[in-house]
Amino acid sequence: MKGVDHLAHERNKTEFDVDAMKIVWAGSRHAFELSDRMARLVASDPAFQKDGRIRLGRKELFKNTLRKAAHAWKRILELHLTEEEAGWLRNFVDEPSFTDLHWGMFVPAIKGQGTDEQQQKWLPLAYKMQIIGSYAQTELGHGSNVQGLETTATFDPETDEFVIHSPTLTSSKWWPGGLGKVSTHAIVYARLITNGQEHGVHGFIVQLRSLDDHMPIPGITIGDIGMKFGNGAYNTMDNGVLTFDHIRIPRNQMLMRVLQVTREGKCVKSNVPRQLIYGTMVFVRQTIVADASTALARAVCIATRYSAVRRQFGSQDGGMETQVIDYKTQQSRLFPLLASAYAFRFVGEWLKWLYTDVTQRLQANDFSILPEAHACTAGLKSLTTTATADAIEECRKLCGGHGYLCASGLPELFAVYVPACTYEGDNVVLLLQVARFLMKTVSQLGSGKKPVGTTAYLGRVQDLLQCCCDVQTAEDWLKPSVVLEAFEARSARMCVARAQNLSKFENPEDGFAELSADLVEASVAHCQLIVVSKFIDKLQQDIPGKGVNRQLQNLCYIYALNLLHKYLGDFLSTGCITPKQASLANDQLRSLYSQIRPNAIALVDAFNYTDHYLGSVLGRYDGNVYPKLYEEAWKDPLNDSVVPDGYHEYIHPMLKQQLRNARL
Ligand SMILES: CCCCC/C=C\C/C=C\C/C=C\CCCCC(=O)SCCNC(=O)CCNC(=O)[C@H](O)C(C)(C)COP(=O)(O)OP(=O)(O)OC[C@H]1O[C@@H](n2cnc3c(N)ncnc32)[C@H](O)[C@@H]1OP(=O)(O)O
Ligand SMILES: Cc1cc2nc3c(=O)[nH]c(=O)nc-3n(C[C@H](O)[C@H](O)[C@H](O)COP(=O)(O)OP(=O)(O)OC[C@H]3O[C@@H](n4cnc5c(N)ncnc54)[C@H](O)[C@@H]3O)c2cc1C
Repeated sequence: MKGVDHLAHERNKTEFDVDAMKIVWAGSRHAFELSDRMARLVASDPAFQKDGRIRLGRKELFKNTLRKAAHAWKRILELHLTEEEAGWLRNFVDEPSFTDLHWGMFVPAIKGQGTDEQQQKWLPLAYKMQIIGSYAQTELGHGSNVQGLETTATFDPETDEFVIHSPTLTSSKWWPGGLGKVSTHAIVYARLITNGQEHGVHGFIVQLRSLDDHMPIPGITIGDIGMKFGNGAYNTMDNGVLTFDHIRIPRNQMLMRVLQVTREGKCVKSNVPRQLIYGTMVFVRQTIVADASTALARAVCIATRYSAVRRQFGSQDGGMETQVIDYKTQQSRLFPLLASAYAFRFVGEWLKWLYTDVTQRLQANDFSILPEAHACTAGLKSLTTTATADAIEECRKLCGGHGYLCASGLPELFAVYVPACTYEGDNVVLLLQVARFLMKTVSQLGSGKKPVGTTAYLGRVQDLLQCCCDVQTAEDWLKPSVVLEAFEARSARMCVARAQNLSKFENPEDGFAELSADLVEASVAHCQLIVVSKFIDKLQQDIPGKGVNRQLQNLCYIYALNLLHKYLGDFLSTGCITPKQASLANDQLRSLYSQIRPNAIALVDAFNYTDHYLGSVLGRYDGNVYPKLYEEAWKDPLNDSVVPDGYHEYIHPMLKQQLRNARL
């Protein structure tokens, strides 16, 4: 690092091996080296600079994104980057674009739902970017309710084709990223109709634009849906609108891994469950959990470094004022977010493992853990994105007034991140899916079916309904078994109480609708338990590096005890702990904040973010905030001239008018 390090005194306090922690954060030495190399490659390339992005008009902004995406692709080819390296490179370019949907959804949809033949035909084209794909599921009238989609795909046996049609305004595809201006193809979700019969929603590969001149295929109307929240932010993406007027595609362009349509228009089911049509969503939800920790870590890195730089009050003798990070209120807001970043990292790692395991089992025709995979990806996507969106806003407040400046990087990060609470499944809708899974699990307990995986604790429900927390001192809250039992008991008791209330309704669906707000709370409790338990599992691993495990332990207990404090109502009302034990948990939490404090800067350094990626004056590695903030202000176009445009038209006449009035 060049220049003076204004945070050197902070870094000198570190009690653990930061380089070892960087590897823990990255997941492996291989992942660390690879991501580090790609981050530096992007940061050192002027073509990827991000300055001034928020000030560009939509057209310029979008063209700039196209330029960066094309440059990224050129570098990927020139450097012969692997798929993994290319993914990291795109990640550090840090600008949402059509490539996210192409690689993140179009390709996975073909891989997951296409037959071997379809994969052989389409994947090479997609890998070479000879076609660019998007994922067109959501419509103007329906997003959450996938079975309510209106676009139709009617089989015409005479020509061996499907006719894709938008029968109503509300059936217009609406939102798909990359669709508005770029994609040549899309996976279009439509109601399959053969021989006059409906067979539910399926995916179809549809060409949208000419590969020669990019004009829409006749019968297709396509465009961008307009500006979205925030400057810059997600406006680099061309979310699109699309309608079909009887567009014909060959029969073999229906993704047929789940259901085949024969030449005669007969539907033949494969042995794969129907839910696999939703498989791409499971895949992407899993990646969104990993991305949550990345976004949260960015915000926390900015807020932590700035909190160590910023000083307010406390100087009675003309000495230095207090660093705001030393205020207990600042710590109690910031350190749980730091702990959450690590917690989400580890649960994301585990979820990736679960997803890989499910994929392998599916290939061997074992579909038994699909419901669990669906519940975990849906629930954790919901939990982590809600927490991250809230945390970015909290980090902005933690940075005081300067956090509101775009130069802090936080407004754009918030604007880019917050739709994660909606896309890939509205977060409440997803928690309701978890609730269905939990209620089903509880209802099967009596039948002797043993719950497994993340619901295994419900198999011990009788014990958990009766257990008493035996915490007597604040230190007792540092025992993994104690923390786990409290979270398991809270979740089990909430699930059982909800199930008992549900059983009072004659019609379970009526009961589910009436109790849905309570059910969502049980889902949150269950998902928080998963995160806590995966963090505790992580601590059991042999983690090399001086002091690293100690820091992780502190973070784990901060994560868990802060939740206990925040959701005290649940823990007390279900009788899992007493008010006295809750108070001891709080004492322990304060002590943990003091232990984390000297390591806070090093713990965010371990994220290994370049200044380019952070894009924040407040979060600069060297802590040289004020001169750079001052410098940044003068770059604003308003400061191009000393007297602003409009002075002569509007300000001067007004001043003169007042002068005249004063004279009268
Ligand atoms: C910057 C870096 C980029 C990197 C790129 C990588 C990745 C991308 C990362 C970031 C994202 C970037 C861009 C954003 C892209 C956003 C894309 C989108 O938003 S695509 C659209 C997503 N849409 C949704 O998520 C819709 C939400 N709705 C649903 O998921 C479902 O329809 C439903 C609400 C879950 C259920 O509907 P319903 O009640 O009608 O139930 P059924 O459909 O009848 O299902 C019943 C049965 O099926 C089970 N089930 C449901 N979903 C799944 C699933 N996904 N997998 C497995 N099983 C599922 C459900 O549990 C029921 O089971 P059972 O009770 O046993 O009958
Ligand atoms: C930035 C962005 C990018 C996107 N990219 C894509 C893409 O590439 N491809 C694509 O196909 N789609 C995309 N989408 C669409 C996205 O997947 C949907 O917006 C999302 O699934 C939510 O659906 P909805 O808009 O229909 O919300 P709605 O379901 O209309 O939600 C509105 C409100 O109703 C509530 N609600 C809905 N159903 C229920 C229920 N059963 N019980 C209780 N409450 C309920 C919700 O909680 C919410 O508060 C994108 C969206 C955004 C914002």
